[in-house]
Amino acid sequence: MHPAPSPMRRLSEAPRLYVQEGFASDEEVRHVLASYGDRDALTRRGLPWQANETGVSSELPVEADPVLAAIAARIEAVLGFSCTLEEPTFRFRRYARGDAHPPHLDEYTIGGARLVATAIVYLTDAAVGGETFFPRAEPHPRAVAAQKGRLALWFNHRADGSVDRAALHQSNTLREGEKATITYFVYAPVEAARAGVVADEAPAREEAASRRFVCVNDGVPEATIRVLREACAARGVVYEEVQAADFDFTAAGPLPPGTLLFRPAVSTAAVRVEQALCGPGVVTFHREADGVFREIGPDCAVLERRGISVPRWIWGNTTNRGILRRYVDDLGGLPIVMKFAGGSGGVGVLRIDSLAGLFSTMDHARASGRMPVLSAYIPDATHHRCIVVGDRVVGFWRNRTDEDDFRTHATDDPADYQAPPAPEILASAVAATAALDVELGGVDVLEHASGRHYVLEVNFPCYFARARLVGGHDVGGAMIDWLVRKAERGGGR
Ligand SMILES: O=C(O)CCC(=O)C(=O)O
Ligand SMILES: [Fe+2]
Repeated sequence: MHPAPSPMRRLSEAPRLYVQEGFASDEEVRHVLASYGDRDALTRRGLPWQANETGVSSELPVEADPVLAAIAARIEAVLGFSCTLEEPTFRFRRYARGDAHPPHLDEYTIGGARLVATAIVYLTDAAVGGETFFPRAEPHPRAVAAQKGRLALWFNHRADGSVDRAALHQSNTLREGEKATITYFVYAPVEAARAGVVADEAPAREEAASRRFVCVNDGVPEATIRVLREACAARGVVYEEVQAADFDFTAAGPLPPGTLLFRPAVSTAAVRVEQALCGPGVVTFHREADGVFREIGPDCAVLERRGISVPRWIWGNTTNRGILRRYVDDLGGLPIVMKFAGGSGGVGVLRIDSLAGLFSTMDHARASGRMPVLSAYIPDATHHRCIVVGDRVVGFWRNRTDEDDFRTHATDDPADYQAPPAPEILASAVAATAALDVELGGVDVLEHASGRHYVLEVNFPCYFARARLVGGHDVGGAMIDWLVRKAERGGGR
């Protein structure tokens, strides 16, 4: 017997897209995989197959196999019409890691019959990637993950017979796990598109009504994603992820107004995707509506102009030794710090202890076309990292130094996450974030033994997960709450 599958759910208004869990039983899936699941099995059955970047595929005649015939009959029963081809087939497909299927419409005609509906039955679980993705779905893009036994079913035509452009779809790149499918292409006279599928409409409406948080990912640490997902789940916010490497710029426009958008990834690809997704009313951590297009800085210059305490600094623009000597005097003497833009985790921050070191390093910087910032070295300082969301510091920790290095790093010792920095440091961190026109910042502050403090930089985006995972500070919750409140105020503009 076939166990009762879960209700059919409608996922989008356009295309008419439905999903049902447990549509194929474990036994059916086992049978299909054993009979046709790879090249060897297909070859044994005398079935021709092809292999390319969309995986290994083969046409499986439906009538020859009672299991396939039963699955096809159930799909036709859901649709209320049958495939009118003389010899209907399932298309088997197995994607290898790295395989994808580019965006397309299933728009075909055979004889007089149109490809009215497509039904995919997933035979395996894809752990990461491999979703069937509908970038033009309305009211918002939808992704169906490959999960064993699941059915995805959609109409390629509208009820009036016209081709539904919202049915554009692709397979996202399979990154981890397995993706094997059988797809039933249901050809019929175009009038069949009038058919209605009986589905539980409620979940799609509820989801459409709830707030969406779209996260642009490109190799972001798993911990960051976990913290964001957890915060969304706790607030009933729908978490969605866009992989920059799978993004198709022909298919996507800005997100609908009121959508929350955040890009924890720092790659250029992720920046461009965020720009494409941002539009009127989309809510981000930028104070300005077009903030995603701006790059300002360097931090020391902007912060200094706003009256925020920064270490004394000057541009490393020259190899002229006379000028460089004056720079060193101006910075209070050796050692000094040389900082190149773009690094993270302390990479690109150099301590210069001698004029010989300065001259030789500057010759190299100039020849490489780089212009570092030179700044005063603050000895015996405590390095604080403050995570600012909006007008508050919501997470903090103290960095430590290792022997034989001057740079600092975070630790996994909860003690470093307990005592908040002094109130004036918290105030500087908030002011520094605001000065850079963002509402999220990982602010580095040095506190000298004298009590004076200096803001080094504001990282945006920044790594914040450890404040949650080691320190227990609910940084993710503060981030989502901030964006939701901003959306409610109509703050995305
Ligand atoms: O494998 C998928 O998710 C989509 C496949 C597809 O669109 C097709 O075979 O036409
Ligand atoms: Fe397709």
